[in-house]
Amino acid sequence: MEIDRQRRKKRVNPVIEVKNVSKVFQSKGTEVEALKDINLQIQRGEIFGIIGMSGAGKSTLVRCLNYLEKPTTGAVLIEGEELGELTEKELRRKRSEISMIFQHFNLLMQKNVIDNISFPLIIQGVKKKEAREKAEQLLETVGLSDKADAYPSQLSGGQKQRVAIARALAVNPKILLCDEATSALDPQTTESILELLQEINNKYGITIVIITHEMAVVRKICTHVAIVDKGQIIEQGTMVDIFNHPKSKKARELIIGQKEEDAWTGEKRQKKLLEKTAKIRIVFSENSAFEPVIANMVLKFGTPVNILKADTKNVGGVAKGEMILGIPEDKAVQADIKKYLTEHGLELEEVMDDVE
Ligand SMILES: Nc1ncnc2c1ncn2[C@@H]1O[C@H](COP(=O)(O)OP(=O)(O)OP(=O)(O)O)[C@@H](O)[C@H]1O
Repeated sequence: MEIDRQRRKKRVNPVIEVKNVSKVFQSKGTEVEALKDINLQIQRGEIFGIIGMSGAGKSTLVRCLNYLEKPTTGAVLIEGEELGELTEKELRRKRSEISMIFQHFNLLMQKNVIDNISFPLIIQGVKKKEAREKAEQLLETVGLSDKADAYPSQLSGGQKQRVAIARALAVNPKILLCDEATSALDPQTTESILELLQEINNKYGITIVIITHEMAVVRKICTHVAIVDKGQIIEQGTMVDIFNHPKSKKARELIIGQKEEDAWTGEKRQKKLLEKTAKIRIVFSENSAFEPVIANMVLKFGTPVNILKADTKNVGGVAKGEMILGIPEDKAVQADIKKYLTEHGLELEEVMDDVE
């Protein structure tokens, strides 16, 4: 009994809890039911992805989390405090624990980087010098110390989003909401921003909620996912469970249907290369022998080879690796390459065109 009581006492609230939330918009005399009876729990430190087709209700849901949008019915609790029951002043305090970043960065174009980052602190009444010091620290965190005096128009998209992230962190938020934060960025920049978000999540323990239409983003950093369809959550759980075993047709369409579009994972590019080039598969059992042989072969023949695929597998308890090499079309060169590799102890296999 005593242990139970202590456990109950210790029970920590989810950082975000959404209970039976519905949202109805009145639009030109008609009603749009954007959210229907949403229930969601997000625990501290999670990176929670919200995915769904356009118009599904993702933005409305995320805007309900900080009461930028007030639910028509239901409750939103942040660390156990119900936002609908707070006074205006209390709500402002609570909102300052929730920062947000956007697709188009929303920086103040007339202010330089350091002033953009200091801005939320100045509004909170922090002294200018102190705000600047904090902004400088944050600029270092996001890797832009040399851009303190630059204006947003002088920055790349990725740099602008880094500034927006630094600004979001200025108020020491507990929660960071990201609304399509990488959608305007190229694949490499997207990856570096996601790494930064992951670092922030690890370093400061900030809970991150991400809306995105890019499944590669979810795969890369989300620990948990909810799929929204026509205002309802149709699946939710850990990212691994949802992505490995999508149950509904909608979830499969979203997750599997987009796989090939994940250009920055290289899948598409790799497929193209696999289609075009003459190729051989090398099977090996000793990692160490692998790279020097390939490197020496390139030196010996003076001909470039493409590594189209490199993978390792566990075959009968023995770690095995395989690599598919794209090699020149010239049959004589191909024969020489094959001979060289076999002589150096690597096992070769023919590769059929439909090899994945
Ligand atoms: N202020 C509003 N007034 C009227 N209808 C709205 C309003 N905001 C959103 N809606 C409607 O609510 C539904 C959900 O919109 P929401 O923007 O949340 O979807 P979404 O999943 O974020 O879409 P997208 O991925 O295209 O941004 C849509 O039908 C939209 O037209």
